[in-house]
Amino acid sequence: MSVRDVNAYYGDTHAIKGVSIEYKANEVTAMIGPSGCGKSTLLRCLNRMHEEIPGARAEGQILLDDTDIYGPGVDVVSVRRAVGMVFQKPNPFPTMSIFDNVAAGLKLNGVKGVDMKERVEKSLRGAGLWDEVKDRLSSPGIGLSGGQQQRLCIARTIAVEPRVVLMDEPCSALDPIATLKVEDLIHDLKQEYTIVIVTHNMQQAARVADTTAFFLLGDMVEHAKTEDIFSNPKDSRTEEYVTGKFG
Ligand SMILES: Nc1ncnc2c1ncn2[C@@H]1O[C@H](COP(=O)(O)OP(=O)(O)OP(=O)(O)O)[C@@H](O)[C@H]1O
Repeated sequence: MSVRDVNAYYGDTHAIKGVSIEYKANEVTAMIGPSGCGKSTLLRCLNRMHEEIPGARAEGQILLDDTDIYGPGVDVVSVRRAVGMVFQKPNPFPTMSIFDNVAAGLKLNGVKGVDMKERVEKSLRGAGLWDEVKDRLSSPGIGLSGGQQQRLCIARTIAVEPRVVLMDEPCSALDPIATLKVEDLIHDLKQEYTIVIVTHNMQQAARVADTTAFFLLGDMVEHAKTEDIFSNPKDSRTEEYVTGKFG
């Protein structure tokens, strides 16, 4: 996925300022930076969720393969099927069973002609949750622990077989053990998907990301291999941030 000179606004607030960045397939890209620098805004541009906020708009090109997802005539539903999102707080559908939570991803996206049982099992396996839930698929999704709920939401996202998975602080509501499980999962998921993760946690970026981009006040300051961002940044602002001098 390729972002070219994207600007994003909330009314008069210019939240993303001419950002260009490449998210490589089968890699994890982390986006870091102080609160309010625009990480979540850019993430939401990547599947056209930004424009759902009243008064919000985006300009520029975001190419998924060769298709500009902001191009004329592009079907937003198919963009969101191809570019799935996992949120900060696990958000299983509260009245639905574990099985139906995963199947809902398919139904909501209008995916037809698939064997539901097979796809639900495959997605739960992909999310590293199958063994923990296979004997209680009809129990409520909200009966799971927080970490299991987040993996359930990941299963729901990958059920539609997206190309890109966006994650907005996916571990910030989880305890350290559940966090490590999700991080291991992110590592596995990159074999199949392009992963973009927003995180406040620099250790997490260092653990999971192949490349890391540092943002400041709507600008992308630097994007490089994760080890270079943390041990050999080119820009002094990146260095100040990763060494904890501000933010
Ligand atoms: N719904 C909104 N309406 C108006 N302005 C917004 C809205 N959401 C974000 N902004 C503004 O856009 C800018 C970027 O915010 P954004 O949430 O993308 O930053 P962030 O880096 O993800 O922050 P955080 O780490 O705190 O989540 C900020 O100035 C913020 O105040």
